[in-house]
Amino acid sequence: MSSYAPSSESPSESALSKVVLASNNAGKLKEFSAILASVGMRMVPQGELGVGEAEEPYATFVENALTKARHASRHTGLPALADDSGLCVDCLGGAPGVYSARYASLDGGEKSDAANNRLLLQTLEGQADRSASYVAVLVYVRSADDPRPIIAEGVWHGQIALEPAGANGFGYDPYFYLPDLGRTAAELAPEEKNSHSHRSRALRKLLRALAGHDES
Ligand SMILES: O=c1nc[nH]c2c1ncn2[C@H]1C[C@H](O)[C@@H](COP(=O)(O)OP(=O)(O)OP(=O)(O)O)O1
Ligand SMILES: [Mg+2]
Repeated sequence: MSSYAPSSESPSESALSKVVLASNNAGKLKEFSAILASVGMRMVPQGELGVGEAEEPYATFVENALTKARHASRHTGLPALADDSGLCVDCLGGAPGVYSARYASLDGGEKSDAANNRLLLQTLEGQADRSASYVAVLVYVRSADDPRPIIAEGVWHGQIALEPAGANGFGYDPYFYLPDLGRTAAELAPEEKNSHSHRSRALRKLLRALAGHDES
C-alpha cells in the first residue's frame, strides 16, 4: 500500500500523511499511529523511507528532538515530526532524563529496556521518594532548515514501583506506576495509555499549534 493518502481524503489527512515520523522506536510508532488514527491522520515512519537513526548528542530533549526532525526531513525532503523523551526521577535530580535510552549503557551495561530497568531499580533501592515524570518533547519542521520549528511538551507524573507489572507499552512502563489509576503504564490498555501519556499530551498540543500556525 502506498504511504501517501489518495486525493479523496481530507486536506489535513493528505498533508500530514506526507509527514515523516522521525523515530525508529516501535513502541513510540504504535502510540503515534493510534493517536493520529483516532483523529483521522497518519504519518510515515522514517524507516519506511530508508532513514536511519540520527545522533542525539545534546543535554536537552528539545535539541535532540530538533536534530532528529531535521535529520529525517533532510533525508526525505518532507516535513518531519520527532519525539525525544525520557524518565525523570525526582530523587535523582531528573536522571536518567535525556539519557534514558542509554541509561545502563553509560554505566557499562547493555543498551536495552531490561538493563535500564534493572539499573533503575538498583539505584532506587531503599529510596522512600520514588516520584518521577515521563517527559516528551515533540518538534515539527516543515523542511530541514525550517527557521520556525513547532515545539510541544507533555509531562506525566507517576511513581517508580518496587516490582514490575504489566506487559503492554515499552521502556520503563512496567515500573511506571500511576497512583490515580492504580496500575503501571504497562498494565494500561494502549488506548488508556494514549489518553493520559506525556506523548499524547504533547501530540495534541502540537496538532493544535499546527492547525493555528499559519494564521498566527
Ligand atoms: O512512554 C514511554 N514508556 C516507556 N518508556 C518511555 C516512554 N517514553 C520514553 N520512554 C523511555 C524509553 C527510552 O529509554 C527513552 C526514550 O529515548 P529516545 O531517544 O527519545 O527514543 P529512542 O531512542 O527509543 O527512539 P528514537 O530516538 O528513534 O525516537 O525514554
Ligand atoms: Mg533515541
